Amino acid sequence: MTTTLNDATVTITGGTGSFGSTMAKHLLTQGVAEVRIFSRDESKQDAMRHAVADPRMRFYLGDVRDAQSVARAVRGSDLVFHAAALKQVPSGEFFPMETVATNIHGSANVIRAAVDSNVKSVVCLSTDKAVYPINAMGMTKALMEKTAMAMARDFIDSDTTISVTRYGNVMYSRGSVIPLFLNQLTSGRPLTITDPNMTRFLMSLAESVDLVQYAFTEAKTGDLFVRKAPASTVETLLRAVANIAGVANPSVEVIGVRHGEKLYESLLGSEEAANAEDRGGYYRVPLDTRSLDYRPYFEEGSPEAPPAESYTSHNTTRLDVQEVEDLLMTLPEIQEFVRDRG
Ligand SMILES: O=c1ccn([C@@H]2O[C@H](COP(=O)(O)OP(=O)(O)O[C@H]3O[C@H](CO)[C@@H](O)[C@H](O)[C@H]3O)[C@@H](O)[C@H]2O)c(=O)[nH]1
Repeated sequence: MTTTLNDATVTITGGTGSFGSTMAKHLLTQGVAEVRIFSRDESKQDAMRHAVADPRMRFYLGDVRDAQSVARAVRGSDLVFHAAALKQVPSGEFFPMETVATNIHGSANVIRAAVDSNVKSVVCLSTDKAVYPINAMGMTKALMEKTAMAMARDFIDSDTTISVTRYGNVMYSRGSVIPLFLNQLTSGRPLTITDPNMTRFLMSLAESVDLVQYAFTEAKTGDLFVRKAPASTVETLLRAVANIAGVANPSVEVIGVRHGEKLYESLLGSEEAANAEDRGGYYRVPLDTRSLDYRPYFEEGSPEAPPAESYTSHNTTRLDVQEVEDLLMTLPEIQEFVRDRG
């Protein structure tokens, strides 16, 4: 088995999604032997088959909830990137057990299949919404992380490195606020803003691919990786998008904070921040390797550093309107929008 991408067979769960398809295209440029797309929807697979059209692509139908279907795709893989998830916040509130089944049990199936097949590395994708979670999506992602850590401890001597990456909102992802603002601007409707002071990390899809690549290259089992990122207020983001669309004074309607929404997001909680290793562009939080002996938890106190300040979209580098505009202009979708506008 190989740990490099060269000649590797890589399985991506949730492979037809935005992360999966960007990662798949990236892998094909890196000399991989095979990219396996594991997902539920055959029509999305068919569309991807035509769009990517590379003989190294393999499509596996299945559901992470079904351990056998996962095992079939994972068998013979060198690397597994686990991106399959239920990630919509509102649907998770109405159907929490569905998020439990996919995000927790499904993730356990993926990790177990990777260990059973002696995969070299399995990277599980998580989200800032898993830190101090307030909605079912975030809570189940937090438990996916705990499951990954527990399995890393259980299989510490196995061939498989288990790691987790967390990232924030992906700019211009389907259904997110940037395409919504652009749509409102081009159709002459007012821009709906929840809370002008709300902040979000600003990350691109390319950066999420980069983070996963960093994780599989660098991880020791049980590691959690975060990519440092700047943030802006929603108001700053709105001004930047309006400027790009050439609307100097857009009409704005304040709609208030939506259900399950936070004023800011955290990429590292305070205990994690205290234990994090600063790697320049990234933070690495190593596995807590205390064993099943409960005494160190209850009787001996914590050997770790005292809690530090969380790493949040409120205290990270804050971008101003011009800086957000510059950042947005690096996105292919925004470049296309500007080109089309002439
Ligand atoms: O009309 C709107 C919609 C959103 N926002 C704000 O814009 C920011 C980003 O919103 P959005 O792009 O919708 O992202 P999130 O709400 O943070 O999360 C979305 O993106 C996540 C990751 O893809 C999904 O899991 C969630 O279901 C989905 O709500 C937030 O501060 C919102 O309050 C507005 O100001 N006006």
